[in-house]
Amino acid sequence: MTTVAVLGGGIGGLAASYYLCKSPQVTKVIVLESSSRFGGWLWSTRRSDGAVFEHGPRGIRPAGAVGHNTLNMVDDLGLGGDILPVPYSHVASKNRYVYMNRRLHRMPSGLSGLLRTVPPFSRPLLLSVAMEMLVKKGVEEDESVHSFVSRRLGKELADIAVDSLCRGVFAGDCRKLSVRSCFPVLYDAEQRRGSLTLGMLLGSGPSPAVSPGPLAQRSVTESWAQWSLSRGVESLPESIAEFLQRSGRVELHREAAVQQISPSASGWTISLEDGVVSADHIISALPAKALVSILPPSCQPLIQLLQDIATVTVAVVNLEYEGSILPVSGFGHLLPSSEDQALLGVVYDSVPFPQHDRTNGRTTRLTVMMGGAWFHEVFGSPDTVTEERLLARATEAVHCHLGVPTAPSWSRVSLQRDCIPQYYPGHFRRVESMRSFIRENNLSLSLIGSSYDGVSVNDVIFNGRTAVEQLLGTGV
Ligand SMILES: Cc1cc2nc3c(=O)[nH]c(=O)nc-3n(C[C@H](O)[C@H](O)[C@H](O)COP(=O)(O)OP(=O)(O)OC[C@H]3O[C@@H](n4cnc5c(N)ncnc54)[C@H](O)[C@@H]3O)c2cc1C
Ligand SMILES: C=Cc1c2[nH]c(c1C)Cc1[nH]c(c(CCC(=O)O)c1C)Cc1[nH]c(c(C)c1CCC(=O)O)Cc1[nH]c(c(C)c1C=C)C2
Repeated sequence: MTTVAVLGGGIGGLAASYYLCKSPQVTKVIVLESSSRFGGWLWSTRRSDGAVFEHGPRGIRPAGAVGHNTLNMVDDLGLGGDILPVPYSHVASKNRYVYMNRRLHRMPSGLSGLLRTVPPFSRPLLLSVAMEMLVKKGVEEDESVHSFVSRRLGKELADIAVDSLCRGVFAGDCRKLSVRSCFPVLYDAEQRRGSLTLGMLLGSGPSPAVSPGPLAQRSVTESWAQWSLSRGVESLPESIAEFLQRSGRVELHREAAVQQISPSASGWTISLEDGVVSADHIISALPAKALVSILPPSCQPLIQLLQDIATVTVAVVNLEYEGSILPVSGFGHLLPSSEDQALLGVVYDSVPFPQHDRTNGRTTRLTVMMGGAWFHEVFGSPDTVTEERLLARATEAVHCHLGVPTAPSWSRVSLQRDCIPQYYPGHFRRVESMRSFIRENNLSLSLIGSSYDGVSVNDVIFNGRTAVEQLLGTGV
């Protein structure tokens, strides 16, 4: 293997390049990123007074093989000293709210939360959990998250808890999202154990083996629920880019939009605005839609499958208020779609990460997230909606949900277009068919990034690693 071109410099493309760099089999890596910065959705604003605001992900989960894998990389990059851990015992881990019927409800947790009737639910959750073990295994090879949870745990849990959860992870509609692709652990628990409850108690299946390094071990000993970095999560792609630069084997190109790729005798020819690049193999870390527009006509069947992967747009509104303004403490609150389609949720950023607050004078940082699967219905086209309208809607929500009458002292509206892929039922089959097409046509192409096998930062990094291992036929 000589030259590998990595298309897209988001966290997926950078992670794949990092793993390629670890192998002596690869002589050259070329990273092509269309925008003027690396990191994609990992995007932090750092103000000169010490405040940090996230416009994409803000907390990363340390648990499981994929969580350990990311922490091993963080350690290797020398970022361990910058980590901001949030343990399970922290109020931000214990308290998550749902805003429903015009008030905040703390989501039940622990045994007492399961035993009692906790509004907005009309019966103890333990009843639903116990009855779940008696429900027969489904026969469909995939179904919507809402249909799966209604069938196993009842409609109320699906309408409130799962509807909100899907908005708080995928900004999506649980009636349209695939249970098999969005929540594989739930799907596997039913398949292997016949029940979610038994799956949780007995384990739902094998998970990939990743040996935890010192930082991952620390996350276990100290029971971390999530973590960030002292200068914001964008420090992670920045550190990877620095590592790649230092390696001497990686060419990093910004403002290098790939316009077309065509198979050649020895691999691929990649056309940019101002020239061409040759590579033996391509790792595409582009969103599915972007890959569609650069593939040659000979890849029509692949193009058709990629076109079926929809995305949603999210308006992310960062707000800073003077003083301590929150009536409750916790991670934040979500709204089920029945309460308000436009408003997905509000993150109370100052609670898990007070280190990102301005250094002098008490402030409260919040992030309001809006739109998602309902964006067009509520706000119309992202091309015409104004920042003023989005800001007004966000501050009105803070007033109405949290009783904050004052205006924010600082705000920033980011319209994150097509930022979260939506895995609809049958997504796993479509991805399987894409990879079969690539294999059968001997295309030297790997597909990674959030469009295919998981949207979390951990999933995207881990899948970058897996693609490199498959390409090189060895562990990295
Ligand atoms: C608002 C928001 C909140 C989130 N919160 C969390 C969270 O709390 N925890 C979590 O784990 N995950 C979270 N995520 C998800 C996670 O951030 C993303 O799934 C992940 O960053 C996607 O990475 P990627 O590399 O696959 O894609 P991207 O970040 O989209 O990277 C793709 C790159 O390709 C480039 N590109 C596009 N077209 C071309 C072209 N023709 N040529 C060259 N380059 C091109 C783009 O500019 C981009 O840099 C969140 C996402 C969003 C949007
Ligand atoms: C209100 C909208 C959103 C909030 N976060 C996201 C959206 C669309 C995006 C997002 N959040 C998480 C992930 C990664 C999932 C993973 O597998 O790690 C993504 C893409 C993390 C997350 N956020 C919430 C949950 C339950 C999770 C899963 C992991 C975990 O349990 O920590 C809930 C949640 N998200 C938001 C709020 C306000 C909220 C709950 C109060 C914002």
